[in-house]
Amino acid sequence: MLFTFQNITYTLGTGPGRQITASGAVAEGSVLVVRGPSGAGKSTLLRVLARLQSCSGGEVFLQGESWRHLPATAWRARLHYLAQKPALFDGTVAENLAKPFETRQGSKNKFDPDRAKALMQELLLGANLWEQDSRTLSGGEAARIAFVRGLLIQPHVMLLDEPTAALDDQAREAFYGVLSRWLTGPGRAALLVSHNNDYKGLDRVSFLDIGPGQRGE
Ligand SMILES: Nc1ncnc2c1ncn2[C@@H]1O[C@H](COP(=O)(O)OP(=O)(O)OP(=O)(O)O)[C@@H](O)[C@H]1O
Repeated sequence: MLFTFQNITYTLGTGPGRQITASGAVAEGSVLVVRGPSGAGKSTLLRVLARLQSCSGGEVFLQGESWRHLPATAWRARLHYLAQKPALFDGTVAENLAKPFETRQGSKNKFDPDRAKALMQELLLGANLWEQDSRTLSGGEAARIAFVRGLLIQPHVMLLDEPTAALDDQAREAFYGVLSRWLTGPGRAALLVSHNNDYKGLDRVSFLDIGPGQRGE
């Protein structure tokens, strides 16, 4: 297995009885779809796995290496969390795409504008967006730009939180085309939260159901 998490225990909000324990695994080239009702803790699980949020127990392994052996920044260069609401900075699209390479997160590789533009084209984003102010992007454009930024970082695992929620059918198809091709590279896998069962075209999909009172396994 490329990526496994064992007995990850986390609490939702502040109320009692909102503790979740989840375990799962995803093989190279595969996608693990995390399912559960609204508020079940799907986004929180992805954020915990990306070490953006703490948990009270459990262990995570990427290519056999425990998360305990890596600082959070190094971990997050290998597991990229794509938020439900894409976090873009003030500045142009180009500046947003180049940003991770100014910090340690993306230091292992250099910003490749040609690759970025090619990915944008594959995702049906016009070249005119390159110099556009990111604050003026539509929800669907912003989601795809954030996806491009994640791909450029070259993580091993993509943690995708409703990545197609703001996309129309054509853009959705393009998104899954790019994701499928990305998954064929070595040492890659994805976890996906999606409400609209639109991942059916993906080849190797397994499921993890989570929610209060459910042991996610
Ligand atoms: N920072 C926070 N403070 C307080 N409560 C929180 C916080 N983050 C999440 N929660 C609560 O934890 C629960 C799970 O949230 P989460 O976003 O993980 O659910 P989800 O399964 O992804 O839901 P949805 O399908 O609606 O996106 C929700 O009830 C939410 O209100």
